[in-house]
Amino acid sequence: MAFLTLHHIHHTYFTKDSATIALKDIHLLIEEGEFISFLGPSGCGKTTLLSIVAGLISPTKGDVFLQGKRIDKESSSIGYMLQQDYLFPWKTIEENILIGLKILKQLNAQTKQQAKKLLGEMGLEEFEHYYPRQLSGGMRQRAALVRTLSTNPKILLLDEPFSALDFQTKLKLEDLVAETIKKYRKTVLLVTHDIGEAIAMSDRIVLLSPKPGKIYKILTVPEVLRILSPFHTRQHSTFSQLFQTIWKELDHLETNR
Ligand SMILES: Nc1ncnc2c1ncn2[C@@H]1O[C@H](COP(=O)(O)OP(=O)(O)OP(=O)(O)O)[C@@H](O)[C@H]1O
Repeated sequence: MAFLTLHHIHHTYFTKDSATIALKDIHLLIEEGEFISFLGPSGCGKTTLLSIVAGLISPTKGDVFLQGKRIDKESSSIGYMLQQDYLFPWKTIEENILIGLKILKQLNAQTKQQAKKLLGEMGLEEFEHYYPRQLSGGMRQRAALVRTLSTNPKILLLDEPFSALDFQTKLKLEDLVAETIKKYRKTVLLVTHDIGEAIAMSDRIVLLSPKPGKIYKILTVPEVLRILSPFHTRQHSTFSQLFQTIWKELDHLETNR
């Protein structure tokens, strides 16, 4: 049994006078600790798929199973992080990172200590009494990641979490996030438009074809890259070869849409 199963998922959005088929027969088995990226043209259903895994949308057909158990509503086993940090501006960083634990009624001395440890690992120890507006974009995303991780979810869903950051901050954050995810053995589903980021972070890359979103190809990132940090992966010759392969595939999908 796979850790996470996306079992023949279809999704259609119905409006008063139209129907948009967003996803068609997405079937994927994911192992614990795997890092999977989804790449594909705009509108191919990447966010819809993450929302289904998060239990925010019920698929028209198909199911998501986590360790054999069907997910049909929001679950504390799943943490969702978006492009925007969605920190509450009127709360301090400490208050923000403890919100998830409070909502889940899991806030106690031990969970608070763990959240603070994560804050330290993200280099934000000295900023716990600051407000989000006093932090840079990269620092806010790190705080948002601490908030997501502090409830100890089994799966992390990341929807373009670095896309609003400048390139240098993004590279630094990729390394930090990869290290943290490995340390805590999280299973990750990342949606991105950035081929380099997908290669640098993932074990497997799922290419989705557009309208309706279907699995077009699944590429396994070679071991020689997977053992490197994202930053060092980007310097390796195999990285550029894989980048070109994916670029051509996506170009083909765009021109044949
Ligand atoms: N709430 C909705 N109602 C109707 N159609 C929707 C809704 N949300 C998304 N869609 C449609 O479903 C399709 C998939 O959208 P989705 O946002 O999942 O794609 P995406 O791959 O994440 O796009 P992008 O890369 O641009 O963020 C698109 O055609 C979109 O217009």
